[in-house]
Amino acid sequence: MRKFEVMFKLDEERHLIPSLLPQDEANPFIIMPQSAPHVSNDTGRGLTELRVGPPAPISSQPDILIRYLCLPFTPNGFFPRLIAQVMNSELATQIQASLMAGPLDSAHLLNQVHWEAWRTGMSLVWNHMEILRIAPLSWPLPHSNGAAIISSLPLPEERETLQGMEIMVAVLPEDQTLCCPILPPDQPHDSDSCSCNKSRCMATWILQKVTDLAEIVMEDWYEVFGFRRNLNNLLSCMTSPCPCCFMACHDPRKDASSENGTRSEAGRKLYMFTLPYCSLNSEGRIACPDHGVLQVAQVAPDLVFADFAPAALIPNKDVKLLERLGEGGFAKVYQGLLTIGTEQMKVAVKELAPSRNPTDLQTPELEPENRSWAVYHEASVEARMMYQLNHPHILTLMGITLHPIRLVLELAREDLASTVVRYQKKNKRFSRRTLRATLMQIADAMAYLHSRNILFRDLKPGNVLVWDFPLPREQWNPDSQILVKVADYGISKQISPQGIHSKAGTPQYLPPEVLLNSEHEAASLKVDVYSYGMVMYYLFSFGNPFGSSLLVGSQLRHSRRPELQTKVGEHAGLHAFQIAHTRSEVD
Ligand SMILES: Nc1ncnc2c1ncn2[C@@H]1O[C@H](COP(=O)(O)OP(=O)(O)OP(=O)(O)O)[C@@H](O)[C@H]1O
Repeated sequence: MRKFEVMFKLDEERHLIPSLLPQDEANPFIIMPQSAPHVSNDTGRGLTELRVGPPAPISSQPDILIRYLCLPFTPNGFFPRLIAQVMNSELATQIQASLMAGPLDSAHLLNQVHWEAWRTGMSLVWNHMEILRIAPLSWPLPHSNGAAIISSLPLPEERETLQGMEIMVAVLPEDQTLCCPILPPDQPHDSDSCSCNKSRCMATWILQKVTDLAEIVMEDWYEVFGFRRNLNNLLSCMTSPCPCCFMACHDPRKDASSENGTRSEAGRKLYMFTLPYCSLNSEGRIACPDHGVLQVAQVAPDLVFADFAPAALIPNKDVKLLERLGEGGFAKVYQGLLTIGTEQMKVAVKELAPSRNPTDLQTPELEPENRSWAVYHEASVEARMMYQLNHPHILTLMGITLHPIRLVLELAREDLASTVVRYQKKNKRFSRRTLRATLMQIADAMAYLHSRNILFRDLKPGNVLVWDFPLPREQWNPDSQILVKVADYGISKQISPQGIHSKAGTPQYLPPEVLLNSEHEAASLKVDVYSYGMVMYYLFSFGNPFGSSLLVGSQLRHSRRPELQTKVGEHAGLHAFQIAHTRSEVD
């Protein structure tokens, strides 16, 4: 396997060659933001100019967030793949942008931010301080006699020999936190809305992003360890340590808060909590046997969305559920009433309720711990994706409630699949102008997502919501308004130039490379282009192009081109579709 890992694409111009990365962390490869990387060596200009001395280690910071990915062994190629993912992601650009957006002149700040990478890890250095560190898990930790993982479910085997990765993020002092990247970039930064905990907000955002990228690498390359969607996986787990245990293990003199205070240094343990356990107890508290009761927000702030501005965290009592509007695979959507001060407004409320393993619906019902983890995970992907988006044809997330986790969304009249049914009942079709306006608005939304490297992955009429649309009996008149928005970001993903390998979406709208789960062809933004073609066909003809997805799958497996159900010529506009069908390479 190793010999094929020649290089990873960092971006359109740069590649990362793992075998050229320095083995030794003390002499790392320096990657400068927004400029070509310099290979560091003792005499190289890049290094001597940049580094006055080693950066202050992150574990000496007064406040840090820590996450462990625990595995029985670290798979080959894991770190180079993760480094490439991090460097490719919005994480790199957004952290850099937020650190460099301060009042100091930008040339000065540019020299203050850089990445350091070596064969098995990387760190982000700002102002001679390490503010993010991704490195192999050193086990057992110095001054500890091992770890005890707290969970109510069975845990990975052979805990004494655990390996994996640790992520550490510094919570910078308030006066050094320049900007909070989670706020949608198109909106002006409202310093008040985040001021109560700006630094934790930013550190949580970084922790959540890196955790997410590590999960993507596991899912895409080491499926057997993937734990996010395979909830019964006993080989791996994500944990966060008790911060007091962590501090005591790194510097035993700091263990002032120990409850019993009698443990000898040699007997000190590092207690840590699995993320599913934290998510189940996120409303209450969790307890460290050595340090007593802890808030989940202290241990795993991402699980209580501490990276969101406080205004986006809506108290549960302010949302009243009314009738059910729709139901999908993992969610129920209700109409709701949101109280803001003395005002009330109608909203849609999405309650995520996966009761089984999302990848295998044949598996038994999930245990409560795994169910709350699945709910958190589904909500996290969708809410965090939507929170950063701001576009007239993209559904707006108004906020979330935490206990239970629900997404509060702007309320639509119906979805486009229901509009089609209403037209069909009246034996009417969409006028050309209606089609044109609807398709243009959907294309606008897709172009916005793609400009941010977001693959939507589930474009279909049921996920296009309708506010204004001509009634079936209406003739087109210039006053007819059309407003549609794209909704349901549960499986959307920010993708890197390598694309992604995992299969997700609605079969009738998926291109061959995804339907066949091709190992050779990663899914790229073209997946949405193909689905857009399918939606276009559906809106023209009010039918699916190829009938059953099972039939399409079997035809593709026999290298046959699926037959279109409706022949070209029956509906205006299908000519273009005929050219593009079966391959998503046409854009
Ligand atoms: N904001 C909204 N306003 C009105 N109705 C909505 C809204 N959001 C969702 N719905 C309705 O609920 C249905 C299911 O919602 P959604 O697609 O978000 O759920 P899901 O479980 O993610 O679905 P899927 O199984 O397609 O992934 C939609 O098809 C639509 O009819």
